[in-house]
Amino acid sequence: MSLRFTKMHGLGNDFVVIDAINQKIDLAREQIRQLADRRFGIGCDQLLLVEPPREAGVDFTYRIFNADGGEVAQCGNGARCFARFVRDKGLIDRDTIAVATAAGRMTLRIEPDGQVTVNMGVPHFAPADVPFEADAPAERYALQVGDETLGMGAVSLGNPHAVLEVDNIDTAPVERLGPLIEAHPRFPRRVNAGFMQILDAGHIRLRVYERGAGETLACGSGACAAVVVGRQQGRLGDKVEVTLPGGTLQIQWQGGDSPVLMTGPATTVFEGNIQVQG
Ligand SMILES: N[C@@H](CCC[C@H](N)C(=O)O)C(=O)O
Repeated sequence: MSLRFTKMHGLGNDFVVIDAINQKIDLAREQIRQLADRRFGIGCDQLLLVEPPREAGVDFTYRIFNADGGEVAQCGNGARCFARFVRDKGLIDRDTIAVATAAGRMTLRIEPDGQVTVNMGVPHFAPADVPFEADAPAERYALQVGDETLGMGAVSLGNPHAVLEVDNIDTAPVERLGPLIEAHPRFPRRVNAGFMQILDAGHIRLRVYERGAGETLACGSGACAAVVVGRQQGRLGDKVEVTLPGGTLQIQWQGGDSPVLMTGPATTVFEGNIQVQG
């Protein structure tokens, strides 16, 4: 099968984006892994499918697959690329776009300067919503990893996040702890692990070890998760600049049941056709 694709990125978190409206697509898990492979395929952290709307009131269905082939419900950087893709390909002629995801509806807005603002919805802190095994909701949990006890916050932005505060992300043990937290038994659907360094109430630095993809250069939902956990703990304000290894995102959250807004760039790198095996 020959597949037309576009390679995009949001601050270095990279995507293979596929128009599944004008192409008939039915990819098996192994084929997604192959496309995501950086040596044997195109290479990406996530593969994104642009599908026709499955419900009334939205323009498209937005589906997301991690590099390990597993389908997930949320990807913030991918949402910005999705918006630019459908607009640049002429699949829509509006700058405000409504999409349905496995986590619910999202609104994407292309700003006059070309950046994209994504309404990431309301964060969910109840342990069952993350999901995370805990007796009661708390701002901080103690997570036992081997013989270490880690302090962390847990939240769902449509996907599960653990957020740990560290003194310095440059020296944080992301490669060692990331996989252990991702697969920790108290997170039954695994988790994305964020390592947050607070510079001041309006600026943090962040590295994220992503579920199903490993450490990425940026994670949009991870940036939102870090800000809402930090704000919930009284450490951050309503508007926070999040500096990730791949660049900076602007995150806004006014607390409570207000939605989280994320603004940042989306970039097209190249396009091509690939022969998919199997
Ligand atoms: N890179 C993403 C998150 C992608 C999904 C995540 N790895 C998961 O498994 O939940 C982002 O920008 O949000």
